[in-house]
Amino acid sequence: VPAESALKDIFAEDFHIGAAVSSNTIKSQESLLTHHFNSITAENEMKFASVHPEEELYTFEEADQIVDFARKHGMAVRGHTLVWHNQTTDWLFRDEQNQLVSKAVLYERIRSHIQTVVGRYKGDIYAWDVVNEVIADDGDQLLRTSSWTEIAGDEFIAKAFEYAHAADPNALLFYNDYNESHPSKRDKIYTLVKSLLDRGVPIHGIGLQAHWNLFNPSLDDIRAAIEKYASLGLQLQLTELDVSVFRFEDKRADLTEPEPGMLEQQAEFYEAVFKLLKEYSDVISAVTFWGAADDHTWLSDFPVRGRKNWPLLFDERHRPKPAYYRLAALA
Ligand SMILES: Oc1ccccc1CN[C@@H]1C=C[C@@H](O)[C@H](O)[C@H]1O
Repeated sequence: VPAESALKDIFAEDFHIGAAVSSNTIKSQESLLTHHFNSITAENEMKFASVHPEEELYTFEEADQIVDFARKHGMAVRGHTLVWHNQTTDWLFRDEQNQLVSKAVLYERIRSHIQTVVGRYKGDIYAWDVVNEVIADDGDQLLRTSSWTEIAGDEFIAKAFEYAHAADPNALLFYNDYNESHPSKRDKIYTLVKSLLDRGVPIHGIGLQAHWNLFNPSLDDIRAAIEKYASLGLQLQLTELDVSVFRFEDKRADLTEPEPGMLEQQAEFYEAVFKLLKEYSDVISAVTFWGAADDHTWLSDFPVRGRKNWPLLFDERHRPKPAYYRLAALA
């Protein structure tokens, strides 16, 4: 069992501390996960394409393994994610002639999906990322164009929350997105969530994915985003926190290990971020990292396939990195 103070204890008075896991990492990272974290999220195993590959076929084995692991260790589980434009099967949007289906058919299909998936884990999963990443990154349009908007305009968003609430009235329902601290996208997310609230849609929280890097966002932008979202009276969670050592535009792929200065910069940034998050612990209910340690991170394949990254608090051998020790000192 790791010797260093548990993150979940360091922040016990502030917020839950979570990690994204896979059916592999609940084995390969078991002691790190059970020691430091009191919440987990399935990185991929609960996405539409993972659990519902064909209209008549659900495949829950790996999602069940993750929920069973959490139950065994008394950890909370966040469900990720029900409505998204990525990692979603084409059959959902198409008929036998491969034409886009009607709004009514799409709604019946997604209602059935949500009823089945949310219903299966009722009592085990306390919070769901009901809708992920519908806000457009660029331009004046509010929503990104997808099969969802092609078929159902913006109406599918409220429907998803209503279906999830019907499936589990006790679950906390989140809208989740990335680049959430960019002022322009922040204001769009605010506009969407406020419109849902004003129409009485059952939504309880906003998920800030927090896929950040050594260079951005600024602490001022993070603070402004927290303040803006908190003004809606909803709870906030950081849902996919990691700190890439590269700027998003930096495609360099020559490093086999982080440069020393990178780990020091990363420690500085993580320390400043968690000092800020503690200031807002009254509205932030959980902080989930998108992985537990650098031996498994989606950033080693995005945005540059096969380019290693070191974004988390523990290294590839699960040893604490400088950033961990800065957070431990905040206790
Ligand atoms: O940071 C981004 C930049 C562009 C597109 C998507 C994202 C983040 N997208 C996230 C990342 C990894 C996936 O496993 C998550 O399900 C997804 O929510």
